Amino acid sequence: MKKEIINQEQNILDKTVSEIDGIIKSLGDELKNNTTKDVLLERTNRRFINDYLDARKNPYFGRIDTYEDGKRETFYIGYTSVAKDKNQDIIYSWKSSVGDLFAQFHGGDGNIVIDRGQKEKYDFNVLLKRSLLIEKLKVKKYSDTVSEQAREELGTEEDSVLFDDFLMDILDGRNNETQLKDIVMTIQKEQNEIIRLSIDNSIIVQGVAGSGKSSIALTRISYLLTRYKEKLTPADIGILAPNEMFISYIQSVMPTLEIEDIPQFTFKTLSKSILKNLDIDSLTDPINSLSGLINGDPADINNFKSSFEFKTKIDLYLEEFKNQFVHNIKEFRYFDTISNTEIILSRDQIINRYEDLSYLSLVKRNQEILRYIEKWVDSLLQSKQEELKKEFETVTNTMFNGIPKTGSLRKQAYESIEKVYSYRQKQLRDELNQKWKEYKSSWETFDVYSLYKRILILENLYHGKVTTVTAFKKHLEYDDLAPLMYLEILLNGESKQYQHLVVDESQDLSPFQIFVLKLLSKSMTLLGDVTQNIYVEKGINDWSYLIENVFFNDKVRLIEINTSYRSTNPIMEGANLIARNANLNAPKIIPIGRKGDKIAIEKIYDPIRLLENIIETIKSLQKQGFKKIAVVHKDLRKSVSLHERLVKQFSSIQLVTNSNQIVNKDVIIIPSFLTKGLEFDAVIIPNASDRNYGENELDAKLLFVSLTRAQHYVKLFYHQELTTLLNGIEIPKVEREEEDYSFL
Ligand SMILES: Nc1ncnc2c1ncn2[C@@H]1O[C@H](COP(=O)(O)OP(=O)(O)OP(=O)(O)O)[C@@H](O)[C@H]1O
Repeated sequence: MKKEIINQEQNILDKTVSEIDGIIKSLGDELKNNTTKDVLLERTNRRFINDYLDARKNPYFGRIDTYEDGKRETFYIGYTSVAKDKNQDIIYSWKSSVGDLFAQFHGGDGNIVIDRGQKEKYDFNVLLKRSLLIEKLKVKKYSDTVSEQAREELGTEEDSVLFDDFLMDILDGRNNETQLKDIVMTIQKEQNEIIRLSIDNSIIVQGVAGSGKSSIALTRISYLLTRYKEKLTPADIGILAPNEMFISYIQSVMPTLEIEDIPQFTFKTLSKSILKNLDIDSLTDPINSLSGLINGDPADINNFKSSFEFKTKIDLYLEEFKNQFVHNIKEFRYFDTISNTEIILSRDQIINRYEDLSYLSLVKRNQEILRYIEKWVDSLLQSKQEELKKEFETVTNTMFNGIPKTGSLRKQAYESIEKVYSYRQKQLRDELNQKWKEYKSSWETFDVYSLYKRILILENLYHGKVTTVTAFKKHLEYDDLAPLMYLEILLNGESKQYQHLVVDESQDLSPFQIFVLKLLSKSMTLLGDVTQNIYVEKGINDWSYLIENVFFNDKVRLIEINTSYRSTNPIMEGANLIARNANLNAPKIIPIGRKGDKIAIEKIYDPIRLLENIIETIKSLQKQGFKKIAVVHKDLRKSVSLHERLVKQFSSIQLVTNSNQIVNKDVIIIPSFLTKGLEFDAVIIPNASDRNYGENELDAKLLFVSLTRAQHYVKLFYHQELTTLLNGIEIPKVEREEEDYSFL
């Protein structure tokens, strides 16, 4: 049966490939015959030809069979849709509604409703879903899932071939050229559900290390762009990553998912679009402050500024400033020397108008109320000028009654009165203008930086001596970005710049930062893992806090994934052990079940031997086919010092010292905190001693992150005593070469 099906599928594949060839040829012919040089045709056909040439290499990875009105229909699903005559699909994209169907069917009665919103709702009766592994246009493997109806009525059988074998083959690969891979073909049920959720609500994905969060993040963007193509452009979505190195890491998979035009930011670079007058590039990255802390340098880190409590404080201060502002509103008063009366725009009138403008942002409201007063002053000036004019006309009319029309007396008198009139006009204008100027300059303005400075001083968080705003701005730090962005949004009004933001490694952001992101975007996908929050005091240790305080329990869904695909069973068992020994509030990782070597552990007696051992381990791993190898030390200082010594003997090793660096070598030395989100074939930890990794949360998380970066192999060395975080791990007995003391 198995062979028969593979043969059948091979025949269909061969036919499909020649059909694609035919389509490409006719598109090419159309181009040749395009004598009128129709630009649209030129562009469309070229794009189709490129897409189809690409699709031809591996046209599809599955099929789905449905049964409707006694008729069986088969749809093939691939990365790209391929259409005959430009609109008749012969292969459907994984992002289409048929792609949704393929993703959603996991057996059962086969009745599936695909509801993509916007009236796109379909009922299907599925018989069969077949996953296909095609390599170099040869069908290699398949796996079937059939509905109950198919099994009973049509006698279609489920084949016992496990498609998981294919997933395992991919995960076992040791020499991946690309960094992150796309997972469209081997996507798992729980991952798929997240990718295809509607854009309307926000979601939080708590996924253990290696559960595919980054892969899901990118695949979801690709899916959303297609599903909502009528209302979304790439610029409407943004992806937020922890640092530039991580951005370049995810970029490798972007072209295959067709999402390379999606704006990519770190929190710092995103803040540039809001805080336009601040030199953001000069702010120290948070990872560097953390690096100092890990190095053991005394760090002046103020966690309060990142906290949600600070956001609440800002709200209170702003309310107070607003009340003060209203309290300080003064009437506009002008003494009219013509009528010898005082003309007043009363405080109540101004406040009433101010209340009417409450729908505006603070800055706009401020501008608007000033404009209202200015208009009032203008019309006062006009009416007074009118009065003067009338007075002048009356005077001249009554005065010149009976005085001869010709003659110098009349002329002289007229000129004198006119002079007086002009003088009074000017006097009126100048006086009112002067009054207005004084009034306006006494009017309070809302400037983000001045207000923020006031808040910091009131909160005793500012100890600088500077007085000017320019000087104050130079003292700002990374942790000031979220409060400043928040203030800016409060003052100038909320504007949802994005339809959707996808935030990877979101556990490293503070609740305040996430709140600000929420103000900028209609909905969000936050992906993270609380166990990997190395900003222990600031980041997210508990999603429920975020759900209650930032999302107010509204329009947000928490989804957990505990299966990990990256590492072998022994590596994940080691990671679980660390979390348990450190009493971390961590979900237990369920490894996908890949076999592998136990974590190798070796005691170091002689530091010089350690260098040789590391080099030997690297060389032996390379011989075994491992490509990307990372020597992950705990802190930066030790990494630099280890690199200085190692590079003398092993020149092709790159030291990674900061998160903006381009990694271009396969073997690197990198401090633990910079490995967040990355993945290597093998990881070597030079000293997992109890001195380096104590039983505290930060050390436990750093060791946890370091270990879980490895796909296949981990080797730990330690000096003196192994960290108690690994208590309970099996330590292979290594026969130590007896040192030769015979000559003594
Ligand atoms: N369905 C899948 N099919 C094939 N490979 C997968 C699948 N899901 C995840 N992987 C692989 O597992 C590894 C881990 O994925 P990814 O880096 O996206 O996980 P993560 O949850 O972001 O990890 P971390 O939080 O530890 O950084 C990657 O090599 C990815 O290609």
